[in-house]
Amino acid sequence: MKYAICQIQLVPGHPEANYQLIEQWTHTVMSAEQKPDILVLPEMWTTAYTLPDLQGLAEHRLEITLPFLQRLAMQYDVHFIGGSVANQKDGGIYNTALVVSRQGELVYEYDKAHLVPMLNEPAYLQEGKSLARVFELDGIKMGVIICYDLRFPELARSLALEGAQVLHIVAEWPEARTSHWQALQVARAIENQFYVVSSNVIGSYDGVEFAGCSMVSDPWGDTLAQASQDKEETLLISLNLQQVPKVREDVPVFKSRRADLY
Ligand SMILES: NC(=O)CCC(=O)C(=O)O
Repeated sequence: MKYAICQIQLVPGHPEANYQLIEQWTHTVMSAEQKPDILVLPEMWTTAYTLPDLQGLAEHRLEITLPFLQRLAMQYDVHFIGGSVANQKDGGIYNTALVVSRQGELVYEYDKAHLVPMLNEPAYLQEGKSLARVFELDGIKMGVIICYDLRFPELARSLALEGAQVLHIVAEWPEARTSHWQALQVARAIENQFYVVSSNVIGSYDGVEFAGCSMVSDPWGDTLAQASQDKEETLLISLNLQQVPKVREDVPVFKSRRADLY
């Protein structure tokens, strides 16, 4: 399973510019000799973190981003963990992650369940009403959660119990809490014994500096790749999914769980 993970500086409030950036990035990574199977984009990548302006900027029911990613997925024969976008529906704006297969199918969508008080998200966004669920790409079970969701181990654990072998985190995580960003990903990888793959942004908006440091942690909790704090970068990495059952055999946490107690 070959990945390309996008760490980018977005243009706040200009979806057209960001669609161009992602199209160019996709073209570049898919022109390499070793073509990735899966591309991973960050959180709210069409608008960036322009919360007060989302009323005018958010698309309706993924009407722009979904066909955009479907076109690129089919053109380049690649799956997208398509980050998340500001998505108007049911009278509110949701932060919605989407997954599009290389056949151009919308495989999964998920509304961010936990809104960030420190960034005033609850004033502008609606919280998702459903638990994150697993989906499959090329027969592999996976999950995706959005940024602040990383702080809630219940979410990652329920995906692991559903059989996820890879957890994706799409993010705009601030630099002020970089140590949490790194430690929590390693913790989620160790406790669930699966891969954790993240895409974060760089740059700043409205006084908030973003952390970069997009990462890949393996089921043992080792960091296989990490981008810098302040540069646009693409992490290219192959995941060896045999590691998941191996680590679960070596340290049989799932067999030792006391589901009768909790
Ligand atoms: N975009 C986010 O969800 C940021 C999360 C954050 O700032 C934190 O958990 O700390």
